[in-house]
Amino acid sequence: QTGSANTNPSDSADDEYITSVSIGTPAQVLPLDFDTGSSDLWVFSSETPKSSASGHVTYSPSKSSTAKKLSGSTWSIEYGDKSSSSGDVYTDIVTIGGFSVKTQAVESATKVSTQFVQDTVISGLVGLGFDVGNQVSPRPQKTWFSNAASSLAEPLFTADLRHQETGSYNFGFIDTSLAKGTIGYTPADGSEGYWGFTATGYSVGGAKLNRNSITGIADTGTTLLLLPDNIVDAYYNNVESAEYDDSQEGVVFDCSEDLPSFSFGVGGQTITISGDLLNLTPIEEGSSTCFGGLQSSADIGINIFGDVALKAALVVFDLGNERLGWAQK
Ligand SMILES: O=C(CCCl)NNC1=[NH+]CCN1
Repeated sequence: QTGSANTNPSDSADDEYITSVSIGTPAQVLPLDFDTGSSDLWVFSSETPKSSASGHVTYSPSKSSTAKKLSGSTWSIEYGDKSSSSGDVYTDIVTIGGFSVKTQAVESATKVSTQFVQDTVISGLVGLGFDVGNQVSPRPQKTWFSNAASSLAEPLFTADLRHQETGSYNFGFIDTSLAKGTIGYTPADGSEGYWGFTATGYSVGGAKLNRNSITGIADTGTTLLLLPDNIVDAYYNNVESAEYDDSQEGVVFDCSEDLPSFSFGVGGQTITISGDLLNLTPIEEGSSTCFGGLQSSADIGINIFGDVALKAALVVFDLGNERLGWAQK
């Protein structure tokens, strides 16, 4: 068996990617953010304060004949960007891309931070990280993918995120036609719950890759490419108008500048992120100052290959072989 779901950028900055997920009987369809950087499936629900849920599609377990309360279970999560949510837990049927998991833990939010309240285009997250990262207490729950894996043709999924166009999450198979290059594989470290890996080197513009390795995570739930300051500086030294903007909390530059590409080595392949993909968006509607897709990871303490990097590749999250595959797109 397999599953295949389309995913769409939420806005003109590709801030996040929205995928439709069907929960319960009859189906309640919610727009969710698939997040390989976390391991909880949580939703805005009938239990979310009305003031917080305003503008969001919500899940009502009381309207689902297959919903069951997971009594005594609660959850609470904080993300790398300091957003957070918490609540209680149901189990229900969750269908993604035509593949159904019958008894999936659906974490219902009784509290959500302002970032989520304001982000009305999504109704929650589908964690696609390793089960060890699940935040349900007293008994941690499995992710949708973990529950599905044993029934899928292959215990893997792929992410094909695209700039301003429809991409896909495929479960149980690899559509190699989505990639231009060969898929290079490298070991994945799931011990922290993330899809951790090590890039073997990097380069700015078309230069030859150096041998400075970068250890980080492949994270569909983070917008940016977050790397160490020395790499960020080496990149923006090639961008004449680049400067750090305190109010934006990041490097900005003239939108008219042609940005150099950024490449990294992984699994014997070279992934090149075009300069265009590294110009994320004007800092404000109509501004001629643009915000960089590459920013510092210093404040977060972990390097994150977020959507800006993932957009350049077809990425294979191979649980069965505990490895990550990367192919140029
Ligand atoms: O939390 C992280 C980073 C882990 Cl180091 N990624 N996932 C996510 N989901 C919502 C915001 N960010």
